[in-house]
Amino acid sequence: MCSCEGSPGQIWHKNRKLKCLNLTTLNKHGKVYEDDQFGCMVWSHSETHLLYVAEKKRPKTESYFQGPETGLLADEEETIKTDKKEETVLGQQFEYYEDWGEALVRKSSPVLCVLDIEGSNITVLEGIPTNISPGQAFWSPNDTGLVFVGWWHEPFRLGLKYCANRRSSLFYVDLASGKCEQLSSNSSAVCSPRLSPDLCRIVYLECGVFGPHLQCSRLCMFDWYTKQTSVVVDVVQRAKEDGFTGICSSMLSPRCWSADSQRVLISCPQRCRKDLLVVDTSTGEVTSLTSQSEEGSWSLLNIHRDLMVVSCSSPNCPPDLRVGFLPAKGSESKMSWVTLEETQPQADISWQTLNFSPPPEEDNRQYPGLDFNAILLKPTEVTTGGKLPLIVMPHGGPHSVLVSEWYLSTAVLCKMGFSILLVNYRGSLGFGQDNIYSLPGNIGTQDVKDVQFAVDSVLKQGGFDEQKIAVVGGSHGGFLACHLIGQYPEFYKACVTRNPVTNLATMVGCTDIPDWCMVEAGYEYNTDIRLEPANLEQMLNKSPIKHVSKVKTPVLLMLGEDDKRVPSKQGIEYYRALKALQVPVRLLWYPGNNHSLSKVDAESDGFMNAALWIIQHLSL
Ligand SMILES: CC(=O)N[C@@H](C)C(=O)N[C@@H](C)C(=O)N[C@@H](C)C(=O)O
Repeated sequence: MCSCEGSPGQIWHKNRKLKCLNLTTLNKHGKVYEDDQFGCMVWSHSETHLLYVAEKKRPKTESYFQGPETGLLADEEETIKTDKKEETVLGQQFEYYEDWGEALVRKSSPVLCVLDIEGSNITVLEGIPTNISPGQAFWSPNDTGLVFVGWWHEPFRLGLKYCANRRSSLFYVDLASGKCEQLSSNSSAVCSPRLSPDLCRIVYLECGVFGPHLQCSRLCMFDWYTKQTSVVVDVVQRAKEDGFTGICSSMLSPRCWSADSQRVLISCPQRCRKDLLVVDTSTGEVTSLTSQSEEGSWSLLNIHRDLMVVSCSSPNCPPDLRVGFLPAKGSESKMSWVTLEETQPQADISWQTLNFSPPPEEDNRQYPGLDFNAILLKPTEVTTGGKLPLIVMPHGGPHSVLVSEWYLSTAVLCKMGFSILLVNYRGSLGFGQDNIYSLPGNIGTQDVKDVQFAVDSVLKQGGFDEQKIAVVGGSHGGFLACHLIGQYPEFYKACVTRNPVTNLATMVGCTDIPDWCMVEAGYEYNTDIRLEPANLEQMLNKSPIKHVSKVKTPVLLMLGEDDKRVPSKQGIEYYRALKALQVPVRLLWYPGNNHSLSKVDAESDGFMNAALWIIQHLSL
């Protein structure tokens, strides 16, 4: 079954098309959701019904000054007549419908929809609390109802993309009675519920509400028959003796259970690797299938009857596809893979992981003894005695992580002769919860100093041209790039930044994540908070704009016109400041692009201009 905006949904049986339905013209709901935040498309166990998520139908509206009906246009006469004249509401054409922000624009009120294949009719589920937005739904055992994640959207919606800390819970709605029951905590954030093959248990990820937007999660399990919930794997504050640093994946693979419904597979960042972990749901024991492998990053694509399909890669080797059977419990070390699609490591790129402990004076008093790391890529062919130019790349988030996987842009830059330093400063995912908690309130200092400490440490290795160093970053990575050129003027000879956070005090009022500005500046957030001048002053003081007067480094800015996360005015504010200071600055403006700048035009043009900007200003 497939259905895209406006195009018909088709139902096939093997190689025969059974039905073609245009879900939208049936006029029961708005656009079908195809995202991985709310979206789903799931057959009932009986394979007679299809569950999906769509935008709630909005009332037909007319202006108070609507003239008499001027007759329908020819094509409107074809409109399917509803069984009663559709209610028309006057004066609501300009009603504001808040949405779920970046990458979820115009998605406001999702509804659960069930298509009866035989009858070709659609039921929009009633009975779901009106203050909840449902998504990630699936059929309960025996198809008696639907299980879903519900996000509270009162008093207002905030950005949901990359924000696993939004208050949400697991719910069950019974199809016969329409009764809706809450299955998990009332005061946490949940996602990725996954039903076991024996239809007895549901695992899901759970973490705290507000606070860091991505963090260490608990793996919880709900027993369908006893209605009991257990914590299978709890939050890990500091790395355990075996190195396990906790589960900090923002979602579980669509299929993640072993055939015997005893174990769950999770692809999870562990420091700067992404490993395939097997969790025994009866003991909570966590075993890695891949930690001894050369490849730095593994992703579970699917598992069925213990046959796993995975993708794995390294910074110098593009992704390849592999299959393998999950070994019996206790024999995970005997894991063997068959490669379906061989890819070749790039012989002209070498990579290594570097671990750093901050100097004593930079230790975090509240969370002492934390370390961090970086991934260094270097061209293998260097002219004798030649010194390499270096591009420093801190990640965004700030609570995300750069794992040892294939990144096309960094591989190409390396092939062009650049060494690349990908920095996972304190506050990154995959190092335990304390590492994450160490950063909020310390942005603009701890993270900036960690990046500079990593750069200084690498330069001490020798072989790098200290006069040819550039910094590149997006979003919070752009925040760090702008801080670095302000706090270490003259050190970086070029800066490239994509949708950078430049001033938290002016961002907080126009971003879809105002809570992020508060939390990362060191404050608690709640929805009825009123900002005081002191709050704004602290946000300003932690922002790169505070240091702009010291900047000498030429800056290339790339901004997405439709960015709801870090509005483009942030980049323009920094651009104007540099223009006034007569610092060389160039701004690339990408219409139709949002925070990710990932459309082909922005990504391709952005890469070329970034590379040329660096070549020009490193005088290569
Ligand atoms: C962890 C994380 O991504 N936090 C989100 C609230 C977020 O969108 N942060 C942005 C400021 C950011 O830096 N995003 C990164 C992931 C990016 O590159 O877009």
